Amino acid sequence: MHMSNEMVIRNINVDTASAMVSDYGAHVLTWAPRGESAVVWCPSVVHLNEGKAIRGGVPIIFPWFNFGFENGRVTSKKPKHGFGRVSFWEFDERASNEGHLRYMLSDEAIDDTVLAQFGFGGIPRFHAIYDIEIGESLTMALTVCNVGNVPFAYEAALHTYLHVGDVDCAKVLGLEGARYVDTTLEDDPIVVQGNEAVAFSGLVDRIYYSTDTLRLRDDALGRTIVIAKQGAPQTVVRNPGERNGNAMGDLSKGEWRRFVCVEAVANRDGAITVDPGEFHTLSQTISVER
Ligand SMILES: O=P(O)(O)OC[C@H]1O[C@H](O)[C@H](O)[C@@H](O)[C@@H]1O
Repeated sequence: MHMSNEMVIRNINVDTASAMVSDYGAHVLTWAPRGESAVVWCPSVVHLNEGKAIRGGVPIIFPWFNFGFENGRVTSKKPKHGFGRVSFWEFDERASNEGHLRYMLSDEAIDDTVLAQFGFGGIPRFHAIYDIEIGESLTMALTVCNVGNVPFAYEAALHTYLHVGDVDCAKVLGLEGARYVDTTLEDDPIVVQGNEAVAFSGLVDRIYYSTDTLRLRDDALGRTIVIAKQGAPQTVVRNPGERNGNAMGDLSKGEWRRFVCVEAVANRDGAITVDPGEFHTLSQTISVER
């Protein structure tokens, strides 16, 4: 087992794909199947600072989403999006090979004051395993085991930044008729998607109740990214739009146009409860269709 507080970046090259993965956050930075430009997007400059989230790639959101949600309302847990993306995960050398990386994180690495923010009283004891399968498709799977003796609930997401040529020419198919929470509107109303694809003209930040496989059609790059998932009752679709995008730290001007986030999510009323001795896996698989 390799434990370290160093900023280690793993450069992966297999016959069918290339990728870069950071041990800090167990964070996939990029992934490209052979012959394609990057599908998992990261900015032109990647900032690595302990205690800060890495922008782009696939941040692991765990064990709460944004500032958390309890009893029907948003809470104020810290750090934002949980400690998963700002922790050094252990790289499991023995369980990994050329195209398969395994990382682990357990409650022992986290302060009890931080841990006390999730669970139903008492400190949750957990063991998280993150598997990354790099090839013609990319699969990321977050398994959380309850190794304590009280149940706990958690929120999680694989906050995937997908590369598009230009967000104006991108749309997400497969959510027609789905209900969603529009977090950009006052009081987060529930809205129903019409029969049209999701397009991006300004800030979009929505939690869709959908377990379906989605397609991100990109007319600028002439390709379709297929996003499938398991163990995640919701999908967040997001682009910050021009004003918020240009104000985002760690992004250069105009870079907000180059990605759409399609996230496999379990949050709010979709949070996961794990009983002692049980586990849950949330996973996402990405591939390209021409
Ligand atoms: O800027 P971050 O802390 O990475 O959060 C980025 C975003 O994550 C998710 O997509 C949420 O739905 C957004 O509300 C949030 O702004």
